[in-house]
Amino acid sequence: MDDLPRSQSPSPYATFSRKDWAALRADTPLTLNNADLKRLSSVNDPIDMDEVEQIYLPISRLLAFYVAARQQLFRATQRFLGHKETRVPYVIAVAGSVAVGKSTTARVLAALLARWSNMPKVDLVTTDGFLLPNAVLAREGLMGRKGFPESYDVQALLRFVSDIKAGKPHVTAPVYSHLVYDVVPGETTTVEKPDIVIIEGLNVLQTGERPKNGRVTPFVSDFIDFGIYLDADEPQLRRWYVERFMKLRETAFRDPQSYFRKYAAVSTAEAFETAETLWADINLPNLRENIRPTRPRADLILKKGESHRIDEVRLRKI
Ligand SMILES: Nc1ncnc2c1ncn2[C@@H]1O[C@H](COP(=O)(O)OP(=O)(O)O)[C@@H](O)[C@H]1O
Ligand SMILES: CC(C)(COP(=O)(O)O)[C@@H](O)C(=O)NCCC(=O)O
Repeated sequence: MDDLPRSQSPSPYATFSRKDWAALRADTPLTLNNADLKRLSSVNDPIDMDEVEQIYLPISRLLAFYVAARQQLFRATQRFLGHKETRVPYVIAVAGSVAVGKSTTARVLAALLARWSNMPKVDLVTTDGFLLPNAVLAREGLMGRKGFPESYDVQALLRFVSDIKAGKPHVTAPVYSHLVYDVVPGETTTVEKPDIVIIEGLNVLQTGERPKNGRVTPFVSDFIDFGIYLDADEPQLRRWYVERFMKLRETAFRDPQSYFRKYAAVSTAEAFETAETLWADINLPNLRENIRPTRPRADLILKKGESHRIDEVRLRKI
């Protein structure tokens, strides 16, 4: 049911097995070591050197071509308009379900791109900073809708990406804490003169409804140069979410500041049930209603198998 449609013809995507995709690495050098990988991977989202060499290095090579081509196109427009040559950051989006491993993918990509020979400045931002604070969500009855489109300050997120694309040198974003499960008051992160920005979150490829009054309103996805959708089947996602919740009980949830601290103390069965409920009541409906429908908008779809390994790659060709 949640599988990619295979009968659609002609498909806008070229599909690659892991082996065929791996061959497209060509001579791209490996610039990460095991210590880097350990630092870059998230809780319950293992990644090994094979994954970097066979999946991520071909992506890095592809992006090197795409970034150069986009810069050339931008320069052509500037020359045509008689404007002086400036550079605009290249924006990459990483979308996908809760617990699919977007953070690991985004961090590994950021590290690889930053080590290209021209040493681009790569910044990474997550969209959770644009969630409305819990006080607002609670007031509006939206605490059970965290991650749904209505739980974000979409206008602020839109301003953030459009400011980046407009070439503003310093652009700030609010910061979210998974530990306290809320936006951190007064804390911001700054994107400063980047060459490449990676924006990671559930909603980065979302559009929403165009207003019917004829006014043109842009969407976040209008500012994205390259969209990646990290995909996995629902049973896997559910398992990864619950496993991660149970692992966090042993670590982050023990912190007195943790929003979930009471689940470090309850029985395993009760914690398990809570994780299943959070998945079934919030994250699965959000995946079905708002996240997976954005998949056809991606330029690259990375499909994970049971062991978190990417088994199939689809690249938009038209
Ligand atoms: N309750 C939590 N406490 C601490 N860290 C968390 C919690 N939930 C998620 N995280 C971490 O937050 C990051 C984002 O998680 P998520 O939104 O599920 O996206 P993904 O798993 O696709 O990276 C991950 O690195 C994850 O390990
Ligand atoms: C914070 C999130 C909405 C993810 O936000 P994102 O960075 O993708 O914008 C998600 O991790 C989350 O906490 N969802 C709420 C339900 C739950 O507790 O799992």
